[in-house]
Amino acid sequence: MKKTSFPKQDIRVLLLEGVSASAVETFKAAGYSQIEFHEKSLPDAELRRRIADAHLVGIRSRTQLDAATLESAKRLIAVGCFCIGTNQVDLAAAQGLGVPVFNAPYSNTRSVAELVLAEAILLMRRIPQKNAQCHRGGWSKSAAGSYEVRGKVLGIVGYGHIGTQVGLLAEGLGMRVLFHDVESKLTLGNAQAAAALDDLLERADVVTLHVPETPQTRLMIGAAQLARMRPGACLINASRGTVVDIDALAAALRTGHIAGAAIDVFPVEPKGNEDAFVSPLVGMDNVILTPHVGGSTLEAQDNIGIEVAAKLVRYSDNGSTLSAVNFPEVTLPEHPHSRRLLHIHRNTPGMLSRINELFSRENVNIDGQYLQTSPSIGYVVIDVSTSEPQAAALKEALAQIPGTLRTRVLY
Ligand SMILES: NC(=O)c1ccc[n+]([C@@H]2O[C@H](COP(=O)([O-])OP(=O)(O)OC[C@H]3O[C@@H](n4cnc5c(N)ncnc54)[C@H](O)[C@@H]3O)[C@@H](O)[C@H]2O)c1
Ligand SMILES: O=C(O)CC[C@@H](O)C(=O)O
Repeated sequence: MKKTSFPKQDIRVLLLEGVSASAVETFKAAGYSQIEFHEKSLPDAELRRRIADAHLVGIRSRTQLDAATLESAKRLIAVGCFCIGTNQVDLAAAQGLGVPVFNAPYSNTRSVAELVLAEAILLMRRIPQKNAQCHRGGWSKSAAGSYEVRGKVLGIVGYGHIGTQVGLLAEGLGMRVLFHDVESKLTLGNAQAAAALDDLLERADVVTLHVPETPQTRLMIGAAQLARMRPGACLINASRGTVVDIDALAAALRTGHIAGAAIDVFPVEPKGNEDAFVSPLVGMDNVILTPHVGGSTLEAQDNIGIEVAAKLVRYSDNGSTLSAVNFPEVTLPEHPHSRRLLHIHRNTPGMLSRINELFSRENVNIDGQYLQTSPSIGYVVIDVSTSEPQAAALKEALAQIPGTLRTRVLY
């Protein structure tokens, strides 16, 4: 194996929450051998213990990486969220520590869209309650309250990667698509932008939520919004559990104002498959409950495993931060003939000139330099033709520049 600045066999990869085996294979194929794999998320104390020595950490939606946990990870180079959502990570804290966070923004979107479409059909046909009745030995062969989705209005809240796919699939079934988003969006197919969230709620037969978890989306569907929905309308939530006031939804389902719901995400979710699931929606015949599996298909998980592991490997081996969610993005070429120095710093005036003064003082020629900044941090990558000892000395000298968050040397 090629000699590297930091021996690959010493790089510790911690993978939690049963990420796909494809992730492990991707790390192994890239020469990483210290891979610790856990099927579940870990209790807080154990997480802090295990993350303390980890260089690369992979999680899904369950593991909370708050500021204190990130600070306890003294060797951490990067975090991979093997999913779309990154709300479980304190992204600002990670940035302040010079740790980029990566995710898989597309790989499971089709899986969510397919499930949502299936649920829209089942809810409009009142299948959940008929299914429950049959399981209890009941038989209620009736068309009352059952509708085709053709010609009905699907209201999509959050018209991003998932929302747009749901819209296109729904139009294939003859549904009319309305959407609401805080950003102005290119409409696909015959979809129409609603004037406002309330407008969408008042017009849709089925409302489906595809927003991220943010302070603005927290409880965005509460009692008032549910009351605005059409009598007999249905709600689907496969976004995040905090977006819906679950008690208000249970109340609206009990009165029958909301005819049915399909809920995949919950304000509090079990830590693992052995823990009990508790929700005010349990036992309601008109509700489809699923255990946060919107993106859990073998195809999606396999692709996510490869995608996120490859991003972590690329950053670790080469320094590229393309598609990091909290970091200036730099795409870097290979550097077979030069040493690569990485410098992550607070974005303050004069930083680049201080860095360049150092190379000029040491009489080191710069082969290539790449810089990207965000409002709070900067990321400079410098390729130099120099010896291993001089590269190590330059790394140490870079670390002394005030405002430096982290330095690495790669070869
Ligand atoms: N159930 C699952 O297994 C599962 C799987 C994948 C993703 N998700 C969740 O779905 C969310 C959406 O995924 P995506 O890939 O479509 O994300 P995306 O970022 O492509 O789209 C989100 C859209 O929501 C919009 N938005 C943000 N705040 C809004 C607000 N307050 N009101 C209206 N619109 C708002 C954004 O402008 C964007 O267009 C993810 O953040 C994740 O939490 C769940
Ligand atoms: O796999 C998971 O835990 C989360 C799936 C989904 O919510 C996502 O954000 O991609």
